[in-house]
Amino acid sequence: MQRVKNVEYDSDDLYDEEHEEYGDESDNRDSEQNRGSFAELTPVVRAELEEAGVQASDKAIEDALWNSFWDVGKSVVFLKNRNAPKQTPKKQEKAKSKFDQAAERSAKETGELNFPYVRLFPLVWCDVSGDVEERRGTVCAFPAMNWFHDVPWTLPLERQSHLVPALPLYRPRLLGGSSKLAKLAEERRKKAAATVVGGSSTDIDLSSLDRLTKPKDSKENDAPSSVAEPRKYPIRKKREPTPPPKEPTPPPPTEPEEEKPDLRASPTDFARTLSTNPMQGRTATAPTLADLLGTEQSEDPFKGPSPDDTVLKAQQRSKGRSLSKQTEALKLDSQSTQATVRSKGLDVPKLWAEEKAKRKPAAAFVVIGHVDHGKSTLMGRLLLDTGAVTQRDVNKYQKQAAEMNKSSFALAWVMDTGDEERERGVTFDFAQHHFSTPKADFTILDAPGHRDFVPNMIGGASMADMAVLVVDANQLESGMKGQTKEHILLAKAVGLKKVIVAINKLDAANPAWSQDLFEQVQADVRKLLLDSGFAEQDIKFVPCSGLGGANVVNAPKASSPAAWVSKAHFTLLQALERSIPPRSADQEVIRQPLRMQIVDVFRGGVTNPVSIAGRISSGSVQIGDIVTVRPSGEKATIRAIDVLDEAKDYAVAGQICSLHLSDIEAQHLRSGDLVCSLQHPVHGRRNVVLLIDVLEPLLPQPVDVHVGRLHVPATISQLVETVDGKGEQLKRRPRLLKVGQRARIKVSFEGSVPLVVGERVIVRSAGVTAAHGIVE
Ligand SMILES: Nc1nc2c(ncn2[C@@H]2O[C@H](COP(=O)(O)OP(=O)(O)OP(=O)(O)O)[C@@H](O)[C@H]2O)c(=O)[nH]1
Repeated sequence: MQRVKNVEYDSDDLYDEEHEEYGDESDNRDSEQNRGSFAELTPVVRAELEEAGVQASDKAIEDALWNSFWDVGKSVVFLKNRNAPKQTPKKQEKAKSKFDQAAERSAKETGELNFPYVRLFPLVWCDVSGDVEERRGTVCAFPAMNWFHDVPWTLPLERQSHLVPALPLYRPRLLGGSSKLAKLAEERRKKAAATVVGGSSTDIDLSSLDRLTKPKDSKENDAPSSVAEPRKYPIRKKREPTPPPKEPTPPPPTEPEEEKPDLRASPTDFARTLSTNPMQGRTATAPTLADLLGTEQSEDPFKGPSPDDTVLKAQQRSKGRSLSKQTEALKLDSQSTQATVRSKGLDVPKLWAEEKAKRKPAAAFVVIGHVDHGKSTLMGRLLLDTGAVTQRDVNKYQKQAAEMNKSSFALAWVMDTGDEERERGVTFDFAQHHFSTPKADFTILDAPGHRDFVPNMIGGASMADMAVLVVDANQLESGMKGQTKEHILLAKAVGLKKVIVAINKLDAANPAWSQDLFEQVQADVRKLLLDSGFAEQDIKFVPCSGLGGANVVNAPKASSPAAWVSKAHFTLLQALERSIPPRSADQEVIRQPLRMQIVDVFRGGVTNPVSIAGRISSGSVQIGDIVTVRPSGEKATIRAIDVLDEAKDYAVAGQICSLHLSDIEAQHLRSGDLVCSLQHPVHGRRNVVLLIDVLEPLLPQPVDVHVGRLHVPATISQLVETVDGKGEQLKRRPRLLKVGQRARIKVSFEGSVPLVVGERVIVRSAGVTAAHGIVE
């Protein structure tokens, strides 16, 4: 057992008063000054003692004065009680010092005995209440004498009695019973207070002072003054004694009657009404019965329907209305607190057709390519040069990026808005941005290039009408091995037909804007695209530099090394405007039931707490429509619609829009869920058959199935058959599917997944795209 633990002591607790304060000449008892004080005070003490019939030698009185720091009252009490029989006054709990509190805290923290004195001042065990004594047995596992081996037992008795009172009660009382003296003094004070009926504490204090000056008049039981008088005896520098705790006002001499608990119950409201005057404190005159009932009533108090009649009438009125109907009415009432959204009942397909002439062509394109090939920077440049973002914004990003030593990413920050994306210079999720030119409206879907974020790239690509493949002219090889190739396959897998290849960073080529390099890269990428199933006429190549801006929106200057570009190639913007796919099948798709996959759930503003974004794949939606969300099956009302950041009354298939919802909680909405028309919802499926093109060997195995933004774990439960280009069976139940084969497979999901026949799916395994196909 450790005798003293690590306790955080207050500086006060460790303060050595004796050494600090009595180290000067005042410590010398026989100094001239001290002798003078003895001469002055000894007669005063003697007079007090004589009055009490106590004899004491001069030496004893001087000792008492010396040890009580010239306190006459204490000296008298000490000398009077010196031979008195020992009493064991009941201990009072004293206020805890900082030291005690620290020790107690430490004990609590160390989880040890919650009684610090045991560890710090073991002597207290010998003299404290039974409570502590009981603990001793459990704690003290060694002889008690071990605690005392370093204690100076040889201190003179008279000194023992006086050093202790300045210490807290719990300290080891090695030096005598000074606390007993304090107790006696306190008892005397109480008695004195009891005799001074109605006397104030000031009176008592004054009488004590009087005793010092007029010792003859003082009474034996008067309490000695506890007020120190440093002015009068300034020789020994002594800290002001801690004033005794304030005594409560002395009780009257007569024994107070024992307070008995009031067992009476508090009056009821009714009793209070009866027993109190309702007009108490009011100035108005009390109302009469006529005032309360009205004059008509006062004539005939029973005139009019009785309360029973009223109830019967109400029941009569509600006759025929079923409980469910009434509940329904209540429901409507509760909903009326929300802003009601009324459908305008628009004939959306008709309106869409009518407004066709007024509309600019529009397209969404996904920006794909290997990580760091410059996708975000190129899009930042496109937005800057088309005026969708201001130079001021870019300057701000430039400044912020420079502070992070990433100034080359300033343009990329236009698209990469996430803190971590900016910090790491890598796009995590696809970002959306709109811009318009006089000829067309565009939505950019900037996909992440890193292989870890391929699922997010699939989500972005599945919303697009075409793709912009960004290739770093100086890093073709790494791209071909990496995501350049995979992204091309995925773009094809999600059904994109048109692709613009931006051969980027030609400013950094060696030599800059090397035409040879461009042509070499162009040839390699073209081959890859054709091999992946893209048609020659759907591919466009654009030499450019996103960072410098050459051939993005503006053609390079004739004087620049990039001058050759403008002779044979479009700018990126021109290529985009010329690649917008025609929406010939619009009308047919718009008339189909609504389907929209949620790609984002967000808070659209104060008035739109629940909003979703996505691309409508079929049908249309208008304000006031009630839709259902799958798989949750929850219904929602369309409060508002935004298309290309503009509020609209409706949105149709092919548009990327934000739908602001009411009557649904955000927790019922997730990315990948399907918003359907209420009349024709999509039902979830646990097992589906997929027709796939195999990119990696496949067995019956666990895979991830991606459908746009949705990706769910699944198992290939059966390899049904391999088929030819027309879907005719080649081999039934193959054991393995090889690269390049087309096959039907059965896939099982853990839960039910809302899938539509004909929907495009991508099968991935171990982070690699293994197949793509459609739901049959
Ligand atoms: N010299 C030169 N550097 C460029 C060009 N375009 C981009 N860069 C630099 O290439 C680095 C990567 O650019 P990003 O735009 O972040 O590349 P990214 O393809 O969007 O990267 P992820 O989105 O993370 O896949 C940055 O340091 C750019 O400054 C260019 O045309 N010329």
